[in-house]
Amino acid sequence: MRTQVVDHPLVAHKLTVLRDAGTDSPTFRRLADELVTLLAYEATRSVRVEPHEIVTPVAPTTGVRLATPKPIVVPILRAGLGMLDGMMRLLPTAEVGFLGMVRNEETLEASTYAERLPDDLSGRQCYVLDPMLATGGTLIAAIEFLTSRGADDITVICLLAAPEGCAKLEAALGDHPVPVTIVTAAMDERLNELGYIVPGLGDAGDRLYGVAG
Ligand SMILES: O=P(O)(O)OC[C@H]1O[C@H](OP(=O)(O)OP(=O)(O)O)[C@H](O)[C@@H]1O
Ligand SMILES: O=c1cc[nH]c(=O)[nH]1
Ligand SMILES: [Mg+2]
Repeated sequence: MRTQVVDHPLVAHKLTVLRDAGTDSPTFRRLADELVTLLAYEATRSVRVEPHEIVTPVAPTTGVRLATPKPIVVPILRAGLGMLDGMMRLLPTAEVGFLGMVRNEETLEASTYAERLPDDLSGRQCYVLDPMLATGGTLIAAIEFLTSRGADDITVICLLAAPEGCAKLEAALGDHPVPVTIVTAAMDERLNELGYIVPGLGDAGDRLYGVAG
């Protein structure tokens, strides 16, 4: 597993406003969207391309275009949905699949309540969107699900990650056959006793969409 913390003053600035408890939902949604586009620029460095011949007004030349099969973007509902538009701005021709997952706030166990993805992901590069990598349980389950469908390259884009969750993910993946890369705007200090990231930003889903029942 490879972990990349994107070190950029604009990312740090936007993340600071996002973390602020005084930031309202409309501003939070806009900043999450902007941050994802910045992170996606780094996360797509290894997106597969193929040669493509064109003719400019001056001369023929060979450039590149996204290879087929096209990458698939997988937001993890609910909070990952707040990252989808920002990602699609950079990869407008990607396909989108959905995974609905929720963490039990007492046991911290993740479970899947919805899934809408192609049956066969063989040869597909997958970009998973989830703002928070806390205990890592949600992403371990998501990565296992995508791998079981044949995905052969997985990049996760997060806004915040906790060291405990990264270590658990690394141990769970072990000698996992599929390369996994985590791209995050920050690696925070730790988890608190409730499994929340510290200093974190609180509950990302609630801050995007309101308090869930
Ligand atoms: O690393 P973990 O400990 O598994 O926690 C991270 C998960 O928790 C949050 O989702 P939540 O269960 O709150 O669902 P929501 O997006 O619907 O709010 C967050 O969006 C991640 O998916
Ligand atoms: O800090 C956290 C941890 C899990 N999920 C969140 O939304 N925030
Ligand atoms: Mg939530």
